[in-house]
Amino acid sequence: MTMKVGVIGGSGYTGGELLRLLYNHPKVEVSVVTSRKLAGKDVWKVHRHLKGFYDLKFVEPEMKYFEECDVAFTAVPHGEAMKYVPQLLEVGIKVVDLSADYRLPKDVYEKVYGLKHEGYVEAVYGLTELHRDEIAKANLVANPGCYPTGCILAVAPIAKYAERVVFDCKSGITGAGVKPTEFTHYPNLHESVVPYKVTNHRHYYEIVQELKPFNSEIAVSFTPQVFPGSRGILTTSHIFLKENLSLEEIVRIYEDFYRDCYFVRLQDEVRLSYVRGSNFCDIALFKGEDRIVAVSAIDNLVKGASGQAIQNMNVMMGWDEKLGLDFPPLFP
Ligand SMILES: NC(=O)C1=CN([C@@H]2O[C@H](COP(=O)(O)OP(=O)(O)OC[C@H]3O[C@@H](n4cnc5c(N)ncnc54)[C@H](OP(=O)(O)O)[C@@H]3O)[C@@H](O)[C@H]2O)C=CC1
Ligand SMILES: CC(=O)N[C@@H](CCC(=O)OP(=O)(O)O)C(=O)O
Repeated sequence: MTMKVGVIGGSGYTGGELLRLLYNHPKVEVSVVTSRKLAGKDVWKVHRHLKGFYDLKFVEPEMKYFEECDVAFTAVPHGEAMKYVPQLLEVGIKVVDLSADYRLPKDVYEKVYGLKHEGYVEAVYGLTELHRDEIAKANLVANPGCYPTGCILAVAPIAKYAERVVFDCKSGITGAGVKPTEFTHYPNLHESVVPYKVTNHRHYYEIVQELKPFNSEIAVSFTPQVFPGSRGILTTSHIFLKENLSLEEIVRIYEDFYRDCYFVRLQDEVRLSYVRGSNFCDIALFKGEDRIVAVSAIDNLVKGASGQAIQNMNVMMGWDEKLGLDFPPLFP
């Protein structure tokens, strides 16, 4: 039987990516896609790469359209998702929220985001590799941020042996969303790499939240940067260990940790171009005199957002988590 899926925020980057990926999903059909600005217009007119694949028109984000759905994705900015998620849950459908609204406890969220949370309900943090069993029972999954996905996966296996970890991340510009800003303006980014929120990015709290259960003492530093490309996040994690472990021991720890994790690949060499368009997170491990370096690569729109959201939906529905996502990356 085919399940019906709705997308709130279908005109943005992650909404478009959900549509691209869900087209080939064997168990679902997208039946509702919302846009306030474009209600009544053909979906393919915004997502031109999807011409011929969808015969849907955008509708307003109203609950009546979701009554026939089994699952909804909310792909809207933080502070906006909370206006829809409680209503969708009330309609009786499962929800994967791609925004930051349900990733942190209410008090931490309100402090970090400077917003009052108007629709708080508990959710499971949707880093699939870490929380698969809880996700399988959840009605609401808070899909992780793009940076946290690359950071946490790179360090979780070894976190309990670490004293301190320093994350240096470089993101493609689609991470900033579809709306042009001075930050994303071509001449401001072209031929450059731009650090921002160098010591105070909101994703720090998600990363710490997920690493602390492995090691309550771990010290974390995180700096985001953007590079002038569309997709991808490369994370260089400098891991300072409490004890000396050989590279062979470290590799074995990672292999054991990710034994049943199809979308995490250990590689000798990592590049954004080896994961582009795919749901893989590649990780390479190096040992230096003073530290371990784990380099991870994801596509921010896939494993960092829409792909992981689909992986989570698959787990919530009791399906094989690879459904709709089992294809090779686009190279070069
Ligand atoms: N881009 C990325 O790499 C990642 C993004 N995320 C998160 O996923 C969410 C979506 O991101 P992204 O697709 O990049 O964002 P975009 O800005 O590209 O798109 C967001 C869409 O949400 C819709 N929207 C905005 N406000 C509202 C509202 N109040 N009610 C209903 N719809 C609204 C807009 O459509 P319209 O105005 O037409 O209604 C817009 O197209 C965000 O929370 C983002 O932080 C998470 C991980 C990675
Ligand atoms: C390049 C860029 O601007 N990236 C975004 C993060 C994208 C993301 O994951 O955002 P959410 O936590 O809102 O889901 C940022 O730094 O805010």
